[in-house]
Amino acid sequence: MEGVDYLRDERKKSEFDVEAMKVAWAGSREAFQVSDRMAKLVANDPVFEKFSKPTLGRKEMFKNTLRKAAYAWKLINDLHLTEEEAKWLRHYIDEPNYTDLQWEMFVPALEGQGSEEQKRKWLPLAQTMQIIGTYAQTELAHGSNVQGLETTATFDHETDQFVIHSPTLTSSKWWPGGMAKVATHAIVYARLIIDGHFYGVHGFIVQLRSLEDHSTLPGITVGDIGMKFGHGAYNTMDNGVLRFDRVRIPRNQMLMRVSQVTKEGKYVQSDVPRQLAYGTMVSVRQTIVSDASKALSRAVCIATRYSAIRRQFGSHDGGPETQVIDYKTQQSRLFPLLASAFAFRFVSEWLKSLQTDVKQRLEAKDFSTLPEAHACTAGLKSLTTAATADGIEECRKLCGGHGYLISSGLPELYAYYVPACTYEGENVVMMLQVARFLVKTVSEMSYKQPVGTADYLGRMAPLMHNNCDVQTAEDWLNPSAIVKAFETRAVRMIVDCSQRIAKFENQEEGFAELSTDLVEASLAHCQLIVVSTFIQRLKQEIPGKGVKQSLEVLCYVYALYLLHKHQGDFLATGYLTSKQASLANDQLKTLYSKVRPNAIALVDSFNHTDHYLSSVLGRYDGNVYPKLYEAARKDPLNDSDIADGINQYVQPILKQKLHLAKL
Ligand SMILES: Cc1cc2nc3c(=O)[nH]c(=O)nc-3n(C[C@H](O)[C@H](O)[C@H](O)COP(=O)(O)OP(=O)(O)OC[C@H]3O[C@@H](n4cnc5c(N)ncnc54)[C@H](O)[C@@H]3O)c2cc1C
Repeated sequence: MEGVDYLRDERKKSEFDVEAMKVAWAGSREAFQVSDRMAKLVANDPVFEKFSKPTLGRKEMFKNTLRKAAYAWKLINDLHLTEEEAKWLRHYIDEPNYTDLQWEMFVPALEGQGSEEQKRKWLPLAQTMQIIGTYAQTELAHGSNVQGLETTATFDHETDQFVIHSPTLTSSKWWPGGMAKVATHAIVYARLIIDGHFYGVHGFIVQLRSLEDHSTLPGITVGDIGMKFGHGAYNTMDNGVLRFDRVRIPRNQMLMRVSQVTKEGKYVQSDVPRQLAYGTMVSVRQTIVSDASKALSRAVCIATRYSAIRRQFGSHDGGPETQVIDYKTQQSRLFPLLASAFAFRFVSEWLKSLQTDVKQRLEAKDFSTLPEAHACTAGLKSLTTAATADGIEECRKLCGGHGYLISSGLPELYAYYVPACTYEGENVVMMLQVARFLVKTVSEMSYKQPVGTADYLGRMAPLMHNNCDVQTAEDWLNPSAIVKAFETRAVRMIVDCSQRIAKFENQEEGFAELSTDLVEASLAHCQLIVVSTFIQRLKQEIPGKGVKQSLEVLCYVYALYLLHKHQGDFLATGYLTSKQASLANDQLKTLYSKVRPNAIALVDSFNHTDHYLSSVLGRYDGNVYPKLYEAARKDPLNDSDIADGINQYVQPILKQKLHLAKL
């Protein structure tokens, strides 16, 4: 039998309706149809071919990406694609490039921070790509600490302009995507100075390049920051360095939705400056969480299909060897990741409703839930990106040696994905922000009721004193037992930290001293959110034979895997006995055997095309070995029998005629 037959047999074992599961994964039939149509459009167009990328040099690779982006823009216009379709099209092209910044940072920043007048002027230009923008916040010396940025924007009364300047080497903008070679404009974050007074960091629209010949404008020095981790991965993007030498821009190019500078040089601050930025932040982080589920599902799809094809040991009478997916250790590493992909998918869908809620509240000037929404999205960004980055690497290991080949698709996926742990809020810094929110919520509880994802803190009294009543492994198959365990663990960890901080004379010192415990408490809180969201999703109608049942199994896998992994927390907080923790682990193993027959069908439900996976190991048809061989033969080193350099550097050694002068 070949891999092709193995996967065919596996698909016959499925106990649920795969087509219905595809819809459940996508969120709705319409969402499925849109993403499916765009995936096929990209996969069937030779311009979007990806397999040659690993052999291209940086310049060729960059040029090829520019070509793809131009071609995509033409398609979007010619086919009159909707915004949603265009988003999927760009996603499936699967190559970071300047348009990511245009649509995910530049346009949202204009929308979120621009005044009505500014939006009327700049948005049509950006939306039709008559200008191309980037988001220039990070500098050489400061990223996480935005208040530490050094670039200055000094108001000049006489000319009614701002003077944008990089006073030091360390103030150079460093990292913004698309900035080195493509962007014509940037939203530049700089310290606003009026008459020698500092008014905080604000965004300014600055033109970088001529719209006529693309040359950099006077006073602007811009370039690429150099190659990044991995070969292809993020190197299709021109992340840039940018310096300003007293560049002048009109006063009306400061983003003025929340605070303004008048012609007289008066700084007018709105009463809700910070909160408005939350709307954009929630939306950007929703996308990041959604992208985490996509990246993890991609890695899991490759590792699962290959695990069903790969056979090692176990043959005693000349029969077939054991599929590695049947090894319990393989299942215990792979299936929690499969479950996590679904968990992240559902939490990202739920974040969309949170986003709508935040938007409506902002419009109604109700800011009461914003700190909670902010903490929740920051925490979920951190949790999902960290788990996905680790999960991709685990999938590589699950594929053994072949997982290390570029043709497995995993090394490039990993190199491309891991910066998500750093950009848009460094993960540990994010968890510390969550911790700050949690500690504050606990301290205010005598007069303020916690809301949203923190509402369980309001039930602190029973949660602090209850004990788990699970007696058998089956008792763990109960959503309320699971939620109670996660709530209790989170409450007790947060309260413990809060009480210890309260003992410090200086609370800030206490917070710094306990920061590692606080990060763990935040993680417990965020895991509770993901587990509860998964459980809530299962309370909704999910059509299709066996679909809900399969998802229930995955939900329990996700929750009990976390419980097992963080057993120390659950035991230390005194809610569980070691016997109950061990029963949870027994149940987890039983659940793995329920996932096993459905594993291939579950990863098929992601509906990933072979183009998108770009993996020989994860091919839908399972024809792995012949295609691995074919991919290897295409390597440039195999172009000739005797490679360049052999006669010059190897033959002289063999012939004992090596001369230093000839090397
Ligand atoms: C691929 C990629 C693309 C990017 N694109 C853009 C872009 O388009 N525009 C843009 O402006 N920027 C961009 N960035 C920059 C990115 O936003 C920053 O790198 C990010 O915000 C992290 O900041 P930092 O580099 O200063 O990290 P640092 O904050 O210096 O982190 C270093 C270490 O210090 C720790 N640390 C920092 N502060 C604390 C604290 N208070 N307590 C405890 N530990 C702490 C962190 O946990 C981390 O371990 C990009 C970065 C990457 C990698």
